This record gives sequence, C-alpha cells and structure tokens, in this order.
Amino acid sequence: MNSKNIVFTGGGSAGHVTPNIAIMEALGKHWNVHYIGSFNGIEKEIIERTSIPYNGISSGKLRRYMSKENVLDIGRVVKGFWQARRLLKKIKPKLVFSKGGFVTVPVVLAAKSLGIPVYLHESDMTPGLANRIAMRFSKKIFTSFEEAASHFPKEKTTVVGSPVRKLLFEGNASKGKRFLGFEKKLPILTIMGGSLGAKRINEEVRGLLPALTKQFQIVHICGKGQIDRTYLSHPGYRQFEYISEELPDILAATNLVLTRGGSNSIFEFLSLRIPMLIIPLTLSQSRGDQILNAISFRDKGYSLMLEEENLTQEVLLGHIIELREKSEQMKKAMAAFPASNGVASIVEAIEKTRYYK
Ligand SMILES: CC(=O)N[C@H]1[C@@H](OP(=O)(O)OP(=O)(O)OC[C@H]2O[C@@H](n3ccc(=O)[nH]c3=O)[C@H](O)[C@@H]2O)O[C@H](CO)[C@@H](O)[C@@H]1O
Repeated sequence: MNSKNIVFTGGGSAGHVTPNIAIMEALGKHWNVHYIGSFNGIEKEIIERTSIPYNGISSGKLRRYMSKENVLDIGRVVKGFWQARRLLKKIKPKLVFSKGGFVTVPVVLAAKSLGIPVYLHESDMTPGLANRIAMRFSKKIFTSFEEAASHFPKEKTTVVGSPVRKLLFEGNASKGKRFLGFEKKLPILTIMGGSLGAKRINEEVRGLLPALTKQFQIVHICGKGQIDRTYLSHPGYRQFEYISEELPDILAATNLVLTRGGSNSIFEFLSLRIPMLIIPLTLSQSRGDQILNAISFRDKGYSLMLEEENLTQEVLLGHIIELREKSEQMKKAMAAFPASNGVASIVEAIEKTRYYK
C-alpha cells in the first residue's frame, strides 16, 4: 500500500494533545504522521517525546474579552496561517486532524485554503472558540460526549467517545507502587489538577495532609512550578509536576482520584473504572465546560462533584470520605459504560476517507 501523509494539530494544554497521540499510535503503518503545534506550547514537549516530526508555527491566544494583546495576536494568527500553508504545501497531507486549541485555527484555515479535508474532535460538552471557528471548515466532526453533538451540524457529526491512549490500559499496579515507594496497605488517592495544575486545589490538599495521610497514600500531580519543597519528605505523599511514562502504572495502583473536570482525564478515569471527585474550573476561570462535564458524570453516577466556590478543607475532606464510601457503587455505574473508546471509530473514518486530492 502506498504511504500517505497526515497532519495532526492541537495544543495549548495536554488535553488537546493526548487524544491525538491515542489516534496517531493506532493508525496503520501506511500513514506518515506529522504534527503542527505552536513554537513553545506543551504540545511541543509532549510530541517531541515521541518519534513524530514536530513543526512549530506562530500562534495567538483567542480571547473572549477586549485586550491590547488581541491586536498583536491577530498578527500572530495571520503569520501562523502562512507558516501552516507553507508546511502543508511541503507535507502534502491527505487529511488534517484537528483536536482544538488556539494553534489549530491557522492550520485549519490553511488546510481549507489548499483544499485539504479537515476532521475535528471536540472533547467537551460544548465547543471551544477554536472548534467553533474550525467546525464550518471541517468535513467530519467527532465528539466525546453525546450531549455535545447538538452544538455541531448534524450531517457531519458523530459521537465516538474520548480517544484514550492504549498504554493507559496496560498499567501495572505493583510497578506503580514501587515507583511511588508506597508500601502501606492504605488506599491510593491520586490528585490531578488538570495538565496545567490547579493552585487552589494544591493549597487545600496540602493543608489537609496530616488528616489525609492517616487514611490514604497520596500522589499529587500538581503542575509545572507547583511543587512545594516543604512537603518533599512527608510520609505517604509524593508530588510531581507532570507524569509521562509512569502514568499507566500509577493509575493502575490508584483507588480514587480527585480531579479537575478536563474531559480527557475524566474519560480516562471512567475507562479505567476509577471513582472520582471532580472539582471543575469555575465560570470565572473558563467558559464553564468543565462544570457541564462534571454535572454529566455526576448525574450518571460516575463521580461526585464539588464546586470550587464551596471548597474549604473541611468540605474537601468530607467529600473525599464520601467518595471512598460510594466507590463500589460508582464502579458499578461505570461498569455499564462501554469499555471501547473513540480511537477505533476515528481510525476507521480516517481509513475510509475517499476524497483525497
Ligand atoms: C484549563 C483548560 O483549558 N482546561 C481544558 C483542557 O484541560 P486539560 O489540558 O487539563 O485536559 P484534560 O484533563 O482533558 O486532559 C489532560 C491530559 O493530560 C494527561 N496528563 C495530565 C497530567 C499528567 O501529569 N500527565 C498526563 O499525561 C491526562 O492523562 C489527559 O490525557 O482541555 C480539556 C479538553 O478539551 C478541557 O476539558 C479543559 O477544560
């Protein structure tokens, strides 16, 4: 079979990159995969750990509010468009797969201008600004949530679930415990504040450490620059800025999670059947997508939800205890969720694409 080129794009936060990894690793060997992201985003760090060629372009932030930076950013997006166009002309992909995030806008527009079909995936309950712009230029749209489909044109949208990396299902709990140095029988509570960390959650968790470590061993993925050296040798508590290769083993060892409401993370925990307490980003910090994600999961019985406005150490401790008490019930609800994820459907659609140039 002749080999074909395909370009993936997505970035700004890990949630716009890890689903791409899940799909890229499942594509047949006849695909030559290339990545386009920003010059300095987290996508560069993540993709450069793989063998996929990475191409940087200039990228602006899309803000919903007035700011002087908007003018500069329009310039950056225009520059990004021409850089993406040049790259696409050189790579000549049959298809561009876009996962969302600001950097994808110039790539999608450049693909459209060259007649290259674009497929898009939306992880959240409602489309982000980048995907709202990109959807009109896309041939096919995939969503993680059933509820999200109504925000996109019906004729080109399919609900496929969240593309989860295969490796996450291959974790080894004993290896995870050994890596963490956890030897006690206490359950492991993993705290994941989103790929960029969560300052407020970090502070409250650390304030509760004496109480929490009596009942749990704690893995705290706290985000870049957020490690607190005061607690470096606190027994039963391990901090990390970000976890890469060891994540499958750590999750295999994990009994409960405390997490932000990032769509990919919560679908991963659901696929691994790990009961979760979700503290979504507030409306003042975001467009509110994580609140909707959390409500959907809570209402299906997969998680508890705690709004950050109500977050105090006492309330947090109460919710973590409740999570432990309800964990068997949650696992039962999760068991009814199909073990399959979005990867197979998306790969099948990519393979079936017939309108190559
Ligand atoms: C602040 C912000 O804009 N958050 C958004 C962002 O979240 P964020 O980037 O935090 O995205 P998610 O929680 O969806 O995904 C994070 C991904 O990073 C991985 N991971 C995380 C930490 C770590 O140490 N190692 C690791 O591999 C997780 O396993 C997951 O695959 O994109 C999501 C998907 O559009 C949205 O739902 C979130 O609202």
